Amino acid sequence: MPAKEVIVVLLPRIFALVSSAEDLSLLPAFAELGVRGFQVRDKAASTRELVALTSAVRSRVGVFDACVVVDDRLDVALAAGADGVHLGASDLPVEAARRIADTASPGLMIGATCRDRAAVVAAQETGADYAGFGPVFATTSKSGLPDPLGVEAVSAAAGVLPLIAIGGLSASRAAEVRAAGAHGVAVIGGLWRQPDPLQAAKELVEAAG
Ligand SMILES: Cc1ncc(COP(=O)(O)OP(=O)(O)O)c(N)n1
Ligand SMILES: Cc1ncsc1CCOP(=O)(O)O
Repeated sequence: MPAKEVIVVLLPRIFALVSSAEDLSLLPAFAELGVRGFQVRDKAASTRELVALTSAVRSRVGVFDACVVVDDRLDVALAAGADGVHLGASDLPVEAARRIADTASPGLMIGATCRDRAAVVAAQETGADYAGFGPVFATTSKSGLPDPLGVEAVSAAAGVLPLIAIGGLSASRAAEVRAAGAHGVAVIGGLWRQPDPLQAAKELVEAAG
């Protein structure tokens, strides 16, 4: 397993969340612009569809040395040769995922969803490499979330694990959370629902990259 410092160096500043509803042909251009993290997140996909989607994302961005993480599913991440898995409260516990990954794919990056500093400390203790921290701002991309945590919560949680801020992120907000101590940002609407996704990617890279 690589040392944690190695993970920090490899951890991208920007993760574009990708579902099969998005235009995958844009991915190489995003990567070329400097978006070097892609998270496959598709709640509607079957297991086989997720494996195929992950492989499709890898084949489009692999040449740019970009990092591909699968949301929720360690089995899919392993089957598709992804670089990591992102786990939330209803997914496989980080500790179990770390045990499995240490045998099946040493060095696999594991991200854990956290909403406060105590959760980040717990995630670190159980083997996570980074914390997906949010929702920092209001989002329409996922329902049932708690109220936005705010930038102050990012500052309060920083310094334990690298934080990837998520929820309502745009270029100007990316600069704000980076200044508050976040390592990077994860984005759906701030990229895919913009009139010009390539321009949005460029601005995100300038702000957070
Ligand atoms: C980087 C990052 N942070 C948080 C999340 C949210 O994960 P989770 O809590 O498992 O919720 P879903 O994304 O599965 O709806 C994330 N995906 N990425
Ligand atoms: C999956 C998830 N978890 C917290 S916010 C969020 C959605 C982020 O999407 P957007 O970037 O459009 O706010």
